[in-house]
Amino acid sequence: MIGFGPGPAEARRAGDPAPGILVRHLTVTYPNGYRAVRDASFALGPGTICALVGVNGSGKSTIFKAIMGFVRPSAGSVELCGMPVARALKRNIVAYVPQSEDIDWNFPVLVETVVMMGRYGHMNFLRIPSQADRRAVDEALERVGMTAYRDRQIGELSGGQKKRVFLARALAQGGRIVLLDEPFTGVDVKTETAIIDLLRELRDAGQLVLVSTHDLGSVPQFCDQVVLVNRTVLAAGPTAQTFTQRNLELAFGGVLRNFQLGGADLHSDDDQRRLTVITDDEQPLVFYDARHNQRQDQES
Ligand SMILES: Nc1ncnc2c1ncn2[C@@H]1O[C@H](COP(=O)(O)OP(=O)(O)OP(=O)(O)O)[C@@H](O)[C@H]1O
Repeated sequence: MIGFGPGPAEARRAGDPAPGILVRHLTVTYPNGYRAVRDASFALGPGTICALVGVNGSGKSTIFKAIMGFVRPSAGSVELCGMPVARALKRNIVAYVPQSEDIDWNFPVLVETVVMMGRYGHMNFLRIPSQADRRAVDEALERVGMTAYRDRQIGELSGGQKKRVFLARALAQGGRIVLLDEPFTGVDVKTETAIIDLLRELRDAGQLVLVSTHDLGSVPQFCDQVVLVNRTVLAAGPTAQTFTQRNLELAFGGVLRNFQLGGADLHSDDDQRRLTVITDDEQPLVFYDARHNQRQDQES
């Protein structure tokens, strides 16, 4: 089964604040002195899918790591649901799907154990799963279509299957904020579509989903908001106003290829509209008549 089955829309737990991320003047300097992120600010509310977009090395993962408390800001702050990161993590508010490269796939662990790890924050120090924990794992595996693989070693799975298992771990955790670092790298179009459908379900249930990606073509398709970064935040806001050709050129500079078609190459009459294709050789982004930033969906 490839399609992700519909899951019950989770009602917000009583007393849980609405999910939100507030990044204020964030600066991160690594121990070797490299300042990967400088004075970055943005704010996101509940019920949103937001793309964090930028070239390789622009600081997307570093921002994620600051949100997850893996790196400490050298200046500025991150608040999650109105709380400092450490308190939000203790309350299991954030679920994280890391980049595949950050995971040791040789570590011998079963698929269902990986998903159960999402429940550790709900257990006491003995980590004995309750019925609720087992049920959450079963539901999460079912939702991503991986029930049949639950007894397999994670290292034996394909790239797309591994991605789905880590997505299941995030679902089982039940975090109000879900961070996904490059979820579409190494997955086929069918799995990408299934992941997008699932993210929409989470958004519709009121969760805040933040996705880092350089898969430009898919961003307008499913993201309500965009944060464009290059060591700082270049632009942030609703996709229609922010994901513009001008801002992308600002964020990607010479990295992207830019094709323009117009005049007799495109039209058989005197139509003045032009077609602009921006691509980094993954899914291209197409603007039809860039003056108005009208976007036409592109079939890849
Ligand atoms: N632990 C570290 N120590 C020193 N520098 C680091 C460390 N981790 C990342 N960097 C540097 O910080 C910069 C930002 O890296 P980061 O991984 O945040 O970028 P990214 O936008 O996620 O890139 P990609 O799209 O390639 O994943 C890069 O120049 C990287 O070399």
